[in-house]
Amino acid sequence: MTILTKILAQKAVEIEQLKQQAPTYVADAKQRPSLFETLNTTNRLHVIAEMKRASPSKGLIAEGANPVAQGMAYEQAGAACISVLTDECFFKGSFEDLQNVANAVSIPLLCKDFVIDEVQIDYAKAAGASVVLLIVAALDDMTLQRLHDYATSLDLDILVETHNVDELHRALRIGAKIIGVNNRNLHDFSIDLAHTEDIAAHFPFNEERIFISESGIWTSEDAARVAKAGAKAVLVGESLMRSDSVQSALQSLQVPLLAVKR
Ligand SMILES: O=C(O)c1ccccc1NCC(=O)[C@H](O)[C@H](O)COP(=O)(O)O
Repeated sequence: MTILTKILAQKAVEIEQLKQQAPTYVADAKQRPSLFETLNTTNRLHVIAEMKRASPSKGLIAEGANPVAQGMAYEQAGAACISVLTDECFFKGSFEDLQNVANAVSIPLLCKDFVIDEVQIDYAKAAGASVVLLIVAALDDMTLQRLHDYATSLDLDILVETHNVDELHRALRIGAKIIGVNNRNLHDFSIDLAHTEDIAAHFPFNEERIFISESGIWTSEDAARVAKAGAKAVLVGESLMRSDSVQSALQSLQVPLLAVKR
C-alpha cells in the first residue's frame, strides 16, 4: 500500500462521518477574486502559499503554527492564493483552520485535501474555500468529471493536479482550466522539478488554461526553472512554513515571467 492509497482509504471512512451531519462551519460570506483571473495578471510568477503543519514525507514541519497569522503573513507578502491543508490524519490540518483563515484573508483560498466525494466539496465551500483540489491519480474519469462539474456548479475554481502526461490528457479531457503538476510522487515521495518540464512539453498553452508547478520549490532558481517551463504560479508549502521571513521567502519566488508568449 502506498501513502496515497492509505490516505484515500482513510478518506472513505471520513466521508461516511461527514455525511452523517451537515457542515457546521460558517465562514464570512466573502466574494473572493477568481483564482483563474488572479493568475492571469502580472508578469511575475505567482505564489500559492500553503499552510502546512506536517506531512507524510517530512513529519512535523511547523506543529505550533497559527493558521490565521500564517495566512495573514502570506496575504501581506503578496501571495496570489492561500492553500490550507484540511486533512487531519496525515497533515494535522482541519476545516476549522480553513474557516479561520477564510475569515482573516480576502484573496482566493484553496481547500487542499484528497477529494473523492461531493460532501467534501460542500464542507470546503461552507468553510470559505473558493478553490478545491482534484487529484487525477485519485479518481477515475467519471468521478473526476462529476466532481469537476459539481465544484463548478458551486462557483468554485478547481485546481486539477497531475503527475504525468497521461494524467495531463485526462485533465484536459474534462475541460480543466487550472492544471497543476505535482513534482512530488505521491507513492514514493520523490521530488523532481523535471516533471514540470516534461509535462509542459505536452501542455497546450493558451489563454484559457493555466499551468502551475507544485511541491519542492525552495529557491528563486527553482522558481525561475519552472517559470521557464511555462508555469504561471507555484504552490509552495514547506519552504515557506520553515522560513524565518515569509515576506522575503515568498517575494524571492516571484521571479519575472519570460516575455515568451505561451
Ligand atoms: O507533502 C507530502 O509529504 C505529501 C505526501 C503525500 C501526498 C501529498 C503530499 N503533499 C501535498 C502537496 O501537494 C504539498 O503539500 C504541496 O504541493 C506543497 O509541497 P511542498 O512545497 O513541497 O511542501
